[in-house]
Parts: sequence; C-alpha cells; structure tokens
Amino acid sequence: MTELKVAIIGASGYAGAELIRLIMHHPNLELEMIISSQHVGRSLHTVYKHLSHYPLTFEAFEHTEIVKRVDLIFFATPPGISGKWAQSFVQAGKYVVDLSGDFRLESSSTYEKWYQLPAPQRINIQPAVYGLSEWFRESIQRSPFISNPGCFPTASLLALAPLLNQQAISTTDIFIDAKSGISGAGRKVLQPFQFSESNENLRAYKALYHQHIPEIEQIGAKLAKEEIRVQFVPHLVPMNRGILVTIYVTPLLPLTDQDLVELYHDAYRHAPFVRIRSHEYPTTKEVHGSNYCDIGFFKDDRTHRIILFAAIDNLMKGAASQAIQNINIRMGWKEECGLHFMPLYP
Ligand SMILES: NC(=O)C1=CN([C@@H]2O[C@H](COP(=O)(O)OP(=O)(O)OC[C@H]3O[C@@H](n4cnc5c(N)ncnc54)[C@H](OP(=O)(O)O)[C@@H]3O)[C@@H](O)[C@H]2O)C=CC1
Ligand SMILES: CC(=O)N[C@@H](CCC(=O)OP(=O)(O)O)C(=O)O
Repeated sequence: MTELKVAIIGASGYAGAELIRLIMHHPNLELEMIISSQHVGRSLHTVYKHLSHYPLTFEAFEHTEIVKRVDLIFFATPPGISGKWAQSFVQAGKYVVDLSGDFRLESSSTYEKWYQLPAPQRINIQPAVYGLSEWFRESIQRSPFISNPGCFPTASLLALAPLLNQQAISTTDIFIDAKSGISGAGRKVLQPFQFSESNENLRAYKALYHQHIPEIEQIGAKLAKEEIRVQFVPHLVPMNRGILVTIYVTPLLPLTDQDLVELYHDAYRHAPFVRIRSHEYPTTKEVHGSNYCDIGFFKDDRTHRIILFAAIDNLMKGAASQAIQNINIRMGWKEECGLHFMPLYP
C-alpha cells in the first residue's frame, strides 16, 4: 500500500489539530511536518495537550524543506496563504489539499469581491478540483490538487444537490438558514466569539456578503446546469462545533414524498458518509466528531415547498475529515480509510 508523508501548514489551528488527530489514525499517512508561524520550535503538546503523546515539533514554513520531505501538503491556513504557495507544490509533483477558500472560486474578480483579498496568481497547471467528495469523485480521482469545500457549502450543497441535479426546484427561490458553532471561526479569539459575548446569545452575521454565497452558487450552477441564486444567512450559535442548515425550496416537478425518499436514497446510495433521514430532524450532536452528513426533509403540501435539513461537524466533514476522504478518493484507497468511527454522543 502506498504511504504518503504529510505536512500540515497551519497545524496550530482548529482544522490543523483535527487533521493531526485523523492522520495519526490513518494507516497510509505519516505525519512528517507540522508547520506554524507562531510556534516554531515548540512541541505539539505545548499547544495542544490533548495530543500530548505525539513527539512532534512545530517547524517554520520552508518551501525547499517541505518539497524534500513530504508527498502531501494540507493547507489549514486563513485565505491568502495557499494562494501564494499551493501551485508551486503541485508543480513540484506533490499532492495538495487546500482547506481555505483560495482556489474554490473560478473567477478571480469574484474571489476579490467576496474575500476582499488579491486573487491568487494562476500558473499554468491543472486548476484545483472542487472536493465535495460525493459529487466530484471522478475529477478528484484524477487531480493532485484539491480545493476542499467550505463548511456551509458542504452542508448546503449535499442537501440541495439531488434536487438541483434533477432540475427539480426553482433555482431562484432557495433560502438557506445556516447555523454554526463558534469553532467555525477558527482559534483566533475575536470579541464576538468571547464567552461573554456568545454564550446565551444567538446572532446572524454577513447576511449579504458571506464568502460562501458565490461558492454555493458556482457549484450549485454546475449541478443544476443553469445559474442559481441563493439567499444565505449564517448564524453564530453558542456551541463548540456543528453546522445545521435549514433550506427552503420550491419544487418545479410534482414530487411525492415517496419520490423524494427515492431521489435522495438513489443519489447517495454509494456515499458511505451521507445518511438519509427522511422525515426526521438531524441534529449536530448526532454527527459530532464524525465525517457524516445527515440529511432530512419534509414536503409541505400546504405551502408547496420542500424543507431540507443537513447537519455536519464543521471541523470534520466541513474541513479536516472531508480533506482525508478526498485524499482517500485520490489515492484509490477505500473512501472510509481512517474515518471509520461513529460520532461522539452525547
Ligand atoms: N474552522 C472551520 O470550521 C473551518 C475552517 N475552514 C478553513 O480552514 C482554514 C483554517 O481554519 P481554522 O483552523 O479554523 O483557523 P485557525 O485560525 O484556527 O488556524 C489557522 C492556522 O493558520 C496559521 N496562520 C495564520 N496566519 C498565517 C499566516 N499569515 N501564514 C501562515 N500561517 C498562518 C495559524 O498558525 P500560526 O499563527 O501559528 O502560523 C493557524 O495554525 C481557514 O481557511 C478556514 O477558513 C474551512 C472549513 C471549516
Ligand atoms: C462561525 C464562523 O465564523 N464561520 C466562518 C466559517 C468560514 C470558513 O470556514 O472559512 P472558509 O471561507 O475558508 O470556508 C465564517 O462564517 O466565515
């Protein structure tokens, strides 16, 4: 079995810490380098006590050293970092999975508008493929460069995709009410995320300008084969992890309840990490710490709408474990390799 030596850039952040935990349990991945800018020379256990028995030390970002020592690089850095470096690693023959949004959007001007950053300068290599594992397996299998989806787009698109793919809903009438735990914002402590500000509080944010809006619309359009427009409003919920999206759509086809059940089971019959829970309300606790996405739905005959629900763990299916799932797909390993565990409950 092929073994890959791995570097994580941004290993001291939340997504990086989850990658460390997952790689430690993966039979074909060996963690060679953990890279940070603030913690160079410190042992892993000085930053993360829960990973204290792993004898790893944070190293500085050194391009030549990374190229020399590893086969696979995960970027778990804020936007703007992988945009500068990821393509050069691909050019050097490495596998790259980028957890940030730098390569998700096809248009540079769209990136600049929504991320408020200069777009990555594209070099002449095959562009990154979008790593929504369940819908883009074939392109993931062929590419060394994978752009991992955002956490909200993962939940939203997995819920919407079976309907979009069948052109079964109005593409201008999609309302996504999204809720995220606080770890979605990363480890950096900013005022709105402080305990006193977020505990016993619930707030919406970035209703008109969230960077995941163009991502959902770009990928939704590929699935629907026509432009889509979404109204997307995220909310911050006082819990550590978890995303729940509630989506309201208007069917264009006369779908019965039974049609919906069959459509979803059929769409995900080869998807080990999507659990269809028709006529139930999935919860974040039921996917906590796992790579599952639980999807529920109801058809409302009174309003003629369909209501969809999807729950994921933002740091897992929304980030680190989907990144591992994508590498499993790319390498031709079993999709569940190293991800064979159930959610933590309660
Ligand atoms: N949190 C989540 O639920 C999800 C996050 N993501 C994306 O994954 C990426 C990581 O997120 P998350 O772990 O939450 O973020 P964190 O803020 O927790 O961690 C970011 C990491 O990047 C490093 N970093 C920060 N600035 C720089 C810099 N200028 N150069 C190099 N490294 C830097 C930090 O370490 P140090 O300062 O030591 O270098 C830290 O290890 C982000 O792009 C995020 O948007 C995607 C899906 C879900
Ligand atoms: C709660 C919270 O703040 N969540 C973050 C999630 C963003 C994220 O993960 O960033 P990417 O764009 O790289 O996917 C947000 O809403 O901006």
